Amino acid sequence: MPIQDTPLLGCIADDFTGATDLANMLVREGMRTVQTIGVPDVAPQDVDAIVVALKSRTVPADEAVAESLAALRWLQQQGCRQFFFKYCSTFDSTAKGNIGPVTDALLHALGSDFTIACPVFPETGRTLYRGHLFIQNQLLSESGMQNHPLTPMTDPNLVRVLQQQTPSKVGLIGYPVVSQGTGKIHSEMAALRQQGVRMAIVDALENQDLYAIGAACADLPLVTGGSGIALGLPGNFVRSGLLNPHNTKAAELPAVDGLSIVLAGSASKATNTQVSTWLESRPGFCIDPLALARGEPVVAQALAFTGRHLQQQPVLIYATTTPEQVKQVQAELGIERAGLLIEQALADIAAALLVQGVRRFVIAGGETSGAVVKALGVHALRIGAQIDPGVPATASTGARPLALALKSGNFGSTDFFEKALRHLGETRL
Ligand SMILES: Nc1ncnc2c1ncn2[C@@H]1O[C@H](COP(=O)(O)OP(=O)(O)OP(=O)(O)O)[C@@H](O)[C@H]1O
Ligand SMILES: O=C(O)[C@@H](O)C(=O)CO
Repeated sequence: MPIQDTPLLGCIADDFTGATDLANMLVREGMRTVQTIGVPDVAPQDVDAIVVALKSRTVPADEAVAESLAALRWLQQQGCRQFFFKYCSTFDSTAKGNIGPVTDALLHALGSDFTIACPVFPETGRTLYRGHLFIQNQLLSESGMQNHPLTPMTDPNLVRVLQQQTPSKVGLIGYPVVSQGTGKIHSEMAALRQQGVRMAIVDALENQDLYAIGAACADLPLVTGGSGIALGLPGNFVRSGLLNPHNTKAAELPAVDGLSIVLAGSASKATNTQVSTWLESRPGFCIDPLALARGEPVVAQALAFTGRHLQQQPVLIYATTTPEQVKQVQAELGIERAGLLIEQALADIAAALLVQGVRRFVIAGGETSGAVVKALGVHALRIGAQIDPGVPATASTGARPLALALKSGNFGSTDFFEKALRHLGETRL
């Protein structure tokens, strides 16, 4: 079989945990995948897919567009044939929203006039019906996401949400079409295109729908969505003889020795439960954003705390708290300042702990992961086995790798932190 020596799929992810989630999915479907932190200096070798992780979900739209276009240009230079824009399975957007502007800019740069938008991820309970996004049994706007610190989602109708972010016409490929399979989805795409629709939200309930939609996207230069829709894309390359269907499913990761830490900057429902579960039996230090704002030495206090425990067992450092407390802090400090203060503190703590011999990091939250991974000087990640749906074990590339698990706020079982540390090779639990 003639196998390509340049990457096939070039992906741009709007946050770091989302990037790992996508890379995990591609590895599971047989694509050798590397995740880079921003546009790297050195191109990864021997890969089928590259995921460029940006931190562009909550920045102003023009910055998100510029960073995404730079990533696209670099991926084009690497020889990628199809491009994927990954955003959150809960369609996280600020009030102004970056999904529309980035999609428009990527379509324009690729000379294309149509793409789909499908955040569905059934394994984590995200389904879409008649344009409405459900999280498990609840509408998006009643799922807890209405309280997100940075991207509160108060409208479950994604046609409406996306239409507010773009001058392009947004349409819907509903479940009655999707359930009829690839051929019907393909002809509906053509019909919508004729009507001037540039972006179509696509309903889906199960993985089999995602495979059917993925197959219908074989000829689209750009596909957008959550990690779920990426399930159906590797098959197109296998069918066209470009991808070896027998690739190893997950990369072997190097063994990493050293101390372990858990850093949580996510305030999601799932992370709140995971933090409470950890604190029932293990040490944790709470970051108080108001103390940070007053200029108190919170980072030094956190490091003094870890210094007392880390040689015996892993420690959790967290800013995670209830939606009510987050709102109070934001009212006092402003949303952006509160987020940045915490992200910077967790990044400073991570950098100091690295010097002290910490080599395994479990990090909760996409924005938080972005800040921490940058502070650790990581340039690219190899993707290993899945810990929980959407979260693989990873290792940084380079001579002295770090073991990392980047957890999206809403993902992971209640005992995720311990489970992830074990996956990264921690034996003292
Ligand atoms: N106690 C708090 N008060 C105010 N802001 C907080 C608090 N705790 C966390 N935050 C901020 O909320 C934001 C959470 O975003 P982050 O992306 O890290 O988590 P998430 O949205 O749950 O995860 P994901 O993006 O992977 O779904 C961060 O900017 C963080 O600093
Ligand atoms: O799609 C998801 O839910 C995650 O990968 C994510 O992007 C969370 O930030």
